Amino acid sequence: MKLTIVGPGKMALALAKGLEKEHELTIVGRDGEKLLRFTKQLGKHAKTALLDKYEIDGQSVILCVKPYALKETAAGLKGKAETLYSVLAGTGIAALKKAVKAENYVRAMPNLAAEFFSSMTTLTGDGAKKEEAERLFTSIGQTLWVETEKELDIATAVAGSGPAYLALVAEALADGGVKEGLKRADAMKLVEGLFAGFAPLLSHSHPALLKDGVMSPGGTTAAGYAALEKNGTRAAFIEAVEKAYRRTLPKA
Ligand SMILES: NC(=O)C1=CN([C@@H]2O[C@H](COP(=O)(O)OP(=O)(O)OC[C@H]3O[C@@H](n4cnc5c(N)ncnc54)[C@H](OP(=O)(O)O)[C@@H]3O)[C@@H](O)[C@H]2O)C=CC1
Ligand SMILES: O=C(O)[C@@H]1CCC=N1
Repeated sequence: MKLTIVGPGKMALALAKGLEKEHELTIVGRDGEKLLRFTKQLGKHAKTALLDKYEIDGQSVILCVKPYALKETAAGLKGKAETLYSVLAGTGIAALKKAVKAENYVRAMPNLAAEFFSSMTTLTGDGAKKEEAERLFTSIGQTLWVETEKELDIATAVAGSGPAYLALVAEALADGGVKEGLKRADAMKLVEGLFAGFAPLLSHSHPALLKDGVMSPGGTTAAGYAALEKNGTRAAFIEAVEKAYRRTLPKA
């Protein structure tokens, strides 16, 4: 299938690497040198084109520019796409429709792990393109199709922004280790191993049961866990999701 990716940034590169084997890619951007640097990072040859009345008629287009650049980017596209895929955070289908003409619209919300083909990507939009969307975005990890844009916006707050929240947890745990006397490199190694081992645990058990399984009566985990609860860690994460979700909503 022929695919056009607009905006040669980080997310576009992850997608292009995931998609290049099975698709014929054209990368579209506003800077010719950046486009060349971008395609050099791909294994296979990809075409490039400047964002200047670029013809999208009948094409499948994945929009990967920053949300604030939607209007300016749309001005460089001409015609009516078959499907417009958009990874723009907090940018609803109504706004996409105003900017770019297409038969079908699908929003996708990947995350930074796309770089290692381990994204958790949420999808929503025209049901006719559900299977195609799942196929395309499975090339960078797992997908979840949801029925509403509201759910996708909440998913943005959980899994799109999530790597930043987990990075905070990782850094804080390492800082705790260093504070008590571990070498920084050793603390980082421990945290990295901890996160790697946690993924399979989580896919086999509920978090509450995992916690119960670790916590011995009067033990170290109970002492540490109580400190997290006392300091409002749970409430802080819930509020982080709320604030991030609210940021996706149109300004009143
Ligand atoms: N990074 C992440 O973790 C996630 C990002 N997203 C979404 O992905 C999208 C891209 O983010 P990301 O790849 O991280 O960002 P990058 O900054 O790496 O890439 C953004 C791209 O947009 C292009 N761009 C910016 N302004 C304009 C403009 N006015 N006209 C044309 N092109 C423009 C840039 O072009 P140029 O190189 O010429 O500046 C660049 O190629 C965003 O909409 C974001 O919401 C979604 C989920 C997670
Ligand atoms: O912070 C942002 O707006 C984007 C959306 C998800 C991850 N990064």
